[in-house]
Amino acid sequence: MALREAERLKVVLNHLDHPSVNIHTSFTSAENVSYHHPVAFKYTLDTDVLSPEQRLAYEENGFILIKNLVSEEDIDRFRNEFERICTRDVKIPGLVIMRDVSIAKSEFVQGEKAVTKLQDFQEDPELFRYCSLPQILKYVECFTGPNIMAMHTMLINKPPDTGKKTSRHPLHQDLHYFPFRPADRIVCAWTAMEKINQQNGCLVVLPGTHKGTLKEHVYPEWEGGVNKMYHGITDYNPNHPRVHLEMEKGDTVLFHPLLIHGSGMNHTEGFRKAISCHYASADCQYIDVKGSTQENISKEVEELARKRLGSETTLTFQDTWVFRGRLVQGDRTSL
Ligand SMILES: CCCCCCCCCC(=O)SCCNC(=O)CCNC(=O)[C@H](O)C(C)(C)COP(=O)(O)OP(=O)(O)OC[C@H]1O[C@@H](n2cnc3c(N)ncnc32)[C@H](O)[C@@H]1OP(=O)(O)O
Ligand SMILES: Nc1ncnc2c1ncn2[C@@H]1O[C@H](COP(=O)(O)OP(=O)(O)OP(=O)(O)O)[C@@H](O)[C@H]1O
Ligand SMILES: O=C(O)CCC(=O)C(=O)O
Ligand SMILES: [Fe+2]
Ligand SMILES: [Mg+2]
Repeated sequence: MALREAERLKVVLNHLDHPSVNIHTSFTSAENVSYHHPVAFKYTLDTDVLSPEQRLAYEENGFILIKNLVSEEDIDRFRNEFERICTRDVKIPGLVIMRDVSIAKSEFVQGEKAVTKLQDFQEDPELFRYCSLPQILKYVECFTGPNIMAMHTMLINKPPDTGKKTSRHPLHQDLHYFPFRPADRIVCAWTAMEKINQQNGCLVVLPGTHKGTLKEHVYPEWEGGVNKMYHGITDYNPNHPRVHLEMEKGDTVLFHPLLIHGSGMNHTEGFRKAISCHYASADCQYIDVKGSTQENISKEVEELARKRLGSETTLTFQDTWVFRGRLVQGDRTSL
């Protein structure tokens, strides 16, 4: 999609107006871009929300980090609700409470300390507020367009590593889990609920890998065990630059579903918390994953559905997403 001449000029002029705009974690600065050729934007849409620098950075790197996007007050409310769920004060339909594989069989670990991840909190009004925050949707629209579905929700509570390295999340692409396209109209918002650094297992990204294709994902061969459905990519370039995304409470990263990322071990005593939502354009279409690299995850999800709902269930991988998805802006046109 080539930018029209006027748009291109706007980009250049905007840049000249703000030559010293400093974007955190930008690997492509506007200075490196030649304006003598039309700039083709593939991963972002025309809105007035992203600065030219932010837009170019997402195009080049597959992610942008927005400082201080979610208020301390909101994060504290999400944290309180998380505690209520862990102590079983509230029961939310559809919500999955996942324990770390290395403590899953322990009878001694209770409450919040046993929980590594909440998944599918779309029926919890308090946590789901995160997905509807206007300041997040404003950015999300730059990638999805105006019809926005919240497809997948998580609150990650990365536990102190037990010594088995199971607190790691292997390098992966989130698109592996999604039977809908186009990928460029999907985006993840991931917000730090506290200071997150390499010590407590921050996100690690391989900038630019969103330009590649979906890779094969399998369980990594890790001695200490791997959490359920934590598939990883084996075939990535080990020399590709890795960026550790250190973030403050409230900082939010928006990233493309093909961006290769993971998170390291939590070396601290605290439970490192983040909240996230994967959004997609409601205009996306479901695809058949049969015969593709996604067949393994689709079978695993369908098997889990049968375990939960009974062996006669005919729920497909796609169906599970139809049930999870919630409209947060515009019209539910397709998904
Ligand atoms: C559709 C996926 C959507 C993801 C899309 C976005 C990208 C996100 C990338 C990811 O996060 S991928 C990881 C997503 N993970 C999941 O969706 C897993 C969801 N978790 C579950 O379904 C349950 O927590 C689980 C089946 C693992 C445990 O269920 P239960 O609550 O029934 O636990 P229970 O204590 O009864 O244990 C049942 C068995 O599971 C084992 N188990 C428990 N927690 C485990 C764990 N974390 N990993 C592996 N196995 C686990 C447990 O040891 C036991 O084994 P045995 O049958 O041998 O006794
Ligand atoms: N040996 C490994 N094989 C495959 N993936 C790994 C391996 N070690 C780390 N990773 C993955 O690489 C990413 C970055 O990990 P990172 O180096 O930040 O942490 P770590 O290796 O777990 O711990 P440390 O903080 O000690 O380096 C994570 O997604 C992690 O799961
Ligand atoms: O470690 C995290 O917080 C993020 C893990 C992740 O990438 C995911 O669940 O898809
Ligand atoms: Fe992920
Ligand atoms: Mg390491």
